[in-house]
Amino acid sequence: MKKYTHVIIGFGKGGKTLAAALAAKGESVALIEKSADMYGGTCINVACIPSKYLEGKARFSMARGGSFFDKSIFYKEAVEEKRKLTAALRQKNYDKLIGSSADVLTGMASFIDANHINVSYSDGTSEQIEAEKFYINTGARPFIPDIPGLVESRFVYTSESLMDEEKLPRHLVILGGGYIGLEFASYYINFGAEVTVLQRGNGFLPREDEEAAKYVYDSLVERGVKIVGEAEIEKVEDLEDRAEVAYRSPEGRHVVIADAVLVAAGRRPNVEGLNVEAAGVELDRRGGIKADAYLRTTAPNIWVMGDAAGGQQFTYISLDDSRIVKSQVIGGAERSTENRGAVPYSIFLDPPFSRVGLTEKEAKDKGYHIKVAKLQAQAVPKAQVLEKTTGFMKAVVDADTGRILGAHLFCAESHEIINIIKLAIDADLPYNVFQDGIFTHPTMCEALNDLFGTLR
Ligand SMILES: Cc1cc2nc3c(=O)[nH]c(=O)nc-3n(C[C@H](O)[C@H](O)[C@H](O)COP(=O)(O)OP(=O)(O)OC[C@H]3O[C@@H](n4cnc5c(N)ncnc54)[C@H](O)[C@@H]3O)c2cc1C
Ligand SMILES: NC(=O)c1ccc[n+]([C@@H]2O[C@H](COP(=O)([O-])OP(=O)(O)OC[C@H]3O[C@@H](n4cnc5c(N)ncnc54)[C@H](O)[C@@H]3O)[C@@H](O)[C@H]2O)c1
Repeated sequence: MKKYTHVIIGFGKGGKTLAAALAAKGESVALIEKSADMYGGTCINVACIPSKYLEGKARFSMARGGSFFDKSIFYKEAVEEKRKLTAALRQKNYDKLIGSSADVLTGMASFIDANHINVSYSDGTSEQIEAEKFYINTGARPFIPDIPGLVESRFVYTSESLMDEEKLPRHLVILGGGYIGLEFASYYINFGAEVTVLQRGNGFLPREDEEAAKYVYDSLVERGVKIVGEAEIEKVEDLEDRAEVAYRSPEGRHVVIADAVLVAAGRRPNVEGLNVEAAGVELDRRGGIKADAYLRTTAPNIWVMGDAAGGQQFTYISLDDSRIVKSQVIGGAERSTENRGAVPYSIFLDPPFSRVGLTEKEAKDKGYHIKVAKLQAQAVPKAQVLEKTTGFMKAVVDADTGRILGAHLFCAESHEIINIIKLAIDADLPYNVFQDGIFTHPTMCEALNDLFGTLR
């Protein structure tokens, strides 16, 4: 039986980073990945990188114009180029880990007990592996709601399969108005498809700042995306070359015809087949692996990182999780989910929406006495240069201390700017540092002078 000190299950961001760090320390480490098509994990193969590559291509397609036929050819080429990019990254990730002296085993891991796993290989063989410590980094998978006809339909896709479909759909119907739903709506409308988003429940981006969500909504609608709120999808039925999606909304019962239906109803921690119970690892009530602020599971020798932990699903959270675990097993500054600082995020629309910290309402509910700064994107010279004048910037400031409590940016380059505001929040800088700070020109960042300048 092979024996290691450390075994990492899953080639995600946290897993590969930790594996390389352990190997660099001369530790005996193996990483188990169930599929050779997933070396490097979800982000580089089927999520962030390919989707953001297509996002850029979609904007280019929009600017280029042409007939639907022209756009379809461009789309097919973009999908082919995207494949080359992900294949190159996959190889690079594999080579890097092998070069680090970690073993990579390509098989499906399943716990036997807290110190043993079984690894099943694609040729039908399997082996048992023993280790002192395990790290679960198995990611998440799409949640498919129980809607009649959804699983059976030939026209239903997940984000992964849609990004591999070479035929540009004339009409894309998206089930779910969260991150994936809205990002894909934005990409595919730019590629030239007609897009309908069917969103269950009341309210659009209900967790976001209300004013910011309204800007995002108006922009998507202005760009031609049809957004249906409070939609209950009843069934999906295949016609010869398209699908019929039946749903109910407050306006009544409707049927839409779709060339493709994207299911974007959330992603659930990937624990299926892992048999964590055998190792004494418990799940939380949402199906994620239960862990404390140090990412220790309920088994003392097993940690969890990334989407499998059931928290925020971002690549940089998985990376930060690896820092938390590393600080315990290798040493270094003590890190936990409680001292990682503010977590910013971006939804890559056109323009992108980015947020860090509290919304105006959250700040008020917490009892802060606040000041609110706002700036229209069209007032920013760089926005004029880029011809991206849609949107606005908003910041929520503690009026008593001058600390920045939150920022909500719906404008060009917001995915870059938000990281500077995160840094200021973590460093406890007062907002007037932005009022008078020097920024290069012309940039979207320099708008922070004017945004916070409105508070003078
Ligand atoms: C379309 C899309 C776009 C996204 N865009 C962004 C973005 O722009 N920015 C961002 O930060 N995040 C984005 N995300 C989220 C991000 O991709 C995830 O949060 C991140 O990839 C999770 O990484 P991870 O380390 O948890 O594991 P993953 O990268 O998911 O890796 C888990 C690995 O474990 C393997 N595995 C699973 N079970 C087993 C087993 N039993 N045995 C062996 N191997 C196993 C899987 O094959 C997989 O390779 C996006 C997600 C999607 C779907
Ligand atoms: N830019 C980024 O960082 C980025 C991009 C894409 C995805 N992600 C990550 O991937 C995760 C998954 O994304 P997602 O969009 O699938 O999940 P999500 O949780 O963001 O959104 C899912 C949406 O689907 C809706 N929904 C659920 N069931 C439905 C049904 N039956 N009918 C209609 N609507 C339904 C929910 O109300 C919700 O609004 C996100 O949580 C995010 O962390 C990140």
